[in-house]
Amino acid sequence: MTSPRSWLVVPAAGIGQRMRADCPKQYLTISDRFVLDITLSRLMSIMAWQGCVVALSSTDRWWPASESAADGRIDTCVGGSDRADSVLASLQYLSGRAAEQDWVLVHDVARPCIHRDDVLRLVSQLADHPVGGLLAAPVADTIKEVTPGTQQVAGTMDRGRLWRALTPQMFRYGPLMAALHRGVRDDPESITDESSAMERDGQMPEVIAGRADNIKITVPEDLALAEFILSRQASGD
Ligand SMILES: Nc1ccn([C@@H]2O[C@H](COP(=O)(O)OP(=O)(O)OP(=O)(O)O)[C@@H](O)[C@H]2O)c(=O)n1
Ligand SMILES: C[C@](O)(CO)[C@H](O)COP(=O)(O)O
Repeated sequence: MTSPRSWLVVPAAGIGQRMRADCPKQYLTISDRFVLDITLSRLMSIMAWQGCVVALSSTDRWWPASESAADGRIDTCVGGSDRADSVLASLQYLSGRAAEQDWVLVHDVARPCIHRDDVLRLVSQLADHPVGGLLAAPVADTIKEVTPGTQQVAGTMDRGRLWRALTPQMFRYGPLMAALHRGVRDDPESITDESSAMERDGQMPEVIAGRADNIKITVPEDLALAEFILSRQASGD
């Protein structure tokens, strides 16, 4: 079966505020490689993408020194002030090249532990899906609702209904661009991933169970955790 036309979008224009590092977290290093290069090299080795766009900050001064800058298959564009803006800018960059019904997979550059098996399963299980979907992991902890502005528990959520959204998230080019455009315009606070834009448009994306070690490097302790996960994966985990 020939794989459907699929484009790769990697939002990498964040500043990594929660990481409290002296550079954006995608340019922190693990085993002397930028997190960005670990993520991109993994993704580029999984399948033959129609194309790959990486959204960079307009103030990014690290990209030229990356391994990925030398990969002719990878294009870059200027991202926006929020993640959704950066993804939308990437889709707009593909205008004229991507067809309405082409698949687009969007993956956070801050998730370097992405496993090829998860991406291949996402693509194969959603290849004929009418909407698309996302990698996600069932919640393993009990989730408490807390009264805003306090430390008081307001209730316990039914975790049987809760999944942690991961990436890649996979939707068709035309519908995703339209949904993101409307979401960013009308309700930007609520659009924290591609699925939320599609849901806001009345669609019902599918969750595909993914590995719990597909972590997003967000706070300082995540870097060592990612290094450990990558080393375990390298020895066959
Ligand atoms: N304006 C933005 C903000 C985020 N991202 C990307 O979206 C992904 C997930 O975002 P997050 O983990 O929040 O990254 P940052 O925004 O950099 O982190 P922080 O919120 O701590 O500043 C990251 O790969 C980040 O580079 C982006 O492309 N453009
Ligand atoms: C897209 C995402 O990684 C799914 O969990 C998450 O929504 C990104 O959130 P962030 O605040 O932009 O890191």
